[in-house]
Amino acid sequence: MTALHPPHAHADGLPDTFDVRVHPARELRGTLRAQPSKNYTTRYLLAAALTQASSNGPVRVVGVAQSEDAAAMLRCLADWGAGTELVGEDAVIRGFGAGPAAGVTLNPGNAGAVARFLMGVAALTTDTTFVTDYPDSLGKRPQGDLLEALGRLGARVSSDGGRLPVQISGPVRGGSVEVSAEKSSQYASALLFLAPLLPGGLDLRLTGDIKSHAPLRQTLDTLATFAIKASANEDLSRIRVPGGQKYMAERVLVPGDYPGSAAILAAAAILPGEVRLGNLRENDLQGERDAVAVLREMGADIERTGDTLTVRGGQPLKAVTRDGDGFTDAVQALSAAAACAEGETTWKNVSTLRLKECDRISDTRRELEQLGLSVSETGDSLSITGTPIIAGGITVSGHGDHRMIMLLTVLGLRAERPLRITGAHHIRKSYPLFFRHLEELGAQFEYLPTDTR
Ligand SMILES: O=C(O)C1=C[C@@H](OP(=O)(O)O)[C@@H](O)[C@H](O)C1
Ligand SMILES: C=C(OP(=O)(O)O)C(=O)O
Repeated sequence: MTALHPPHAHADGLPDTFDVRVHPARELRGTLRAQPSKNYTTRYLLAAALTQASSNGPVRVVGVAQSEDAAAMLRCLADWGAGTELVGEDAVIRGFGAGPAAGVTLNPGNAGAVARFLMGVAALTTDTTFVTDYPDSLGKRPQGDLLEALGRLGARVSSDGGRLPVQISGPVRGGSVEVSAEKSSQYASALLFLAPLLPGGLDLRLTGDIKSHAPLRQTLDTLATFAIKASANEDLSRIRVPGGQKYMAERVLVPGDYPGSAAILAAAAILPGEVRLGNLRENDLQGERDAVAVLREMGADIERTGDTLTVRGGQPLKAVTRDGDGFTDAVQALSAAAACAEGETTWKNVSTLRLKECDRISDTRRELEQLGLSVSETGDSLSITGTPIIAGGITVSGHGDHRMIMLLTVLGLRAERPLRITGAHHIRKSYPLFFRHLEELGAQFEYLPTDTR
């Protein structure tokens, strides 16, 4: 069984597509448990499938995310021949090891990390084709740097000008290879998942101005959890993985998700009340953990007790200037706090945000300007001047981007009048229970038929 839910039923109990009308909230109050991490779910599921079940036995991935991206990874792994059984909140994976099936067409949905990690592993196969039913989002994101590296390693690769659809065939022996890490760290992560299963391993050099170090460290952490040896220098510009290794693990536990939680923390910070958010371990490699430090620097009252954060909201916030590359998936959420802070906040070094589900610099500027904010952008930065009053009472576009939907929802809670966000069902890419979690804290939403204008 691969579907996370029966056909046509969603865990949030909402229709397939919907807009959301966000009602202003006076306060947020209550206790939540952070959902399972997106980045660790995709990694652990893949590493479990790369574990040979006939010698290791199945791998139990405890507490997997219930999102569309998690479902996409499970579906693709099953299509490649893995056993993927869901038992309660766990996934039990009978892996194919170094032998995913040949001649398979994979559809990773709109999941960049899933698509790219699997493109690396596809060098173990003959004739894997990647397609997407999101031609306007994942279909536009660049894959060329990864495909070039695979080609240099000897894989046969074809694509639509470095974009999906993509075909990949191995075999590949391994050796030394360069890959650019300037647009995305996911290309290097993809090669790292492949490396231990190659006879010659990989001596990987990351070129360009390396971005998103944090998810790369999550990949190295995952390899270590599955008993794979690898060595990396301090700045991750060179990573060596010996070949002929075996992925091995019995049971791995998915930690809580910082990127999605950053939106809850931002909402809790800008509204009065008290919100407790559990399941967020302190020592975690997710870079979006920095959202806590950034919100504190802005003036938010956040206290940590073990894995639980308590936000006492409604404190006046002030602007900050920060390099956002370390917490790329929390920049949208933190932009909600910036929109309510005194002064001009700047997120520097965030050029990769232009290459996500939408252009998270220009599209964010446009939506925030619609809300009456003063916003400016450069090639690699976004600046937002906060305002004490957000009028609301309009319709804004979610741009098919879960993180944009989170940002706009948080601002809607602070607005004077209701805010309608189009295509709000895209929240399911990473955080299907986002609206339900906020409802538990007292927020009110109306779910409306999608306005396709
Ligand atoms: O490796 C991963 O799981 C991810 C890496 C990041 O992308 P980039 O490396 O493209 O910045 C991040 O934005 C994405 O949500 C998940
Ligand atoms: C950009 C994201 O994901 P991906 O690159 O995996 O599509 C994200 O989760 O914000």
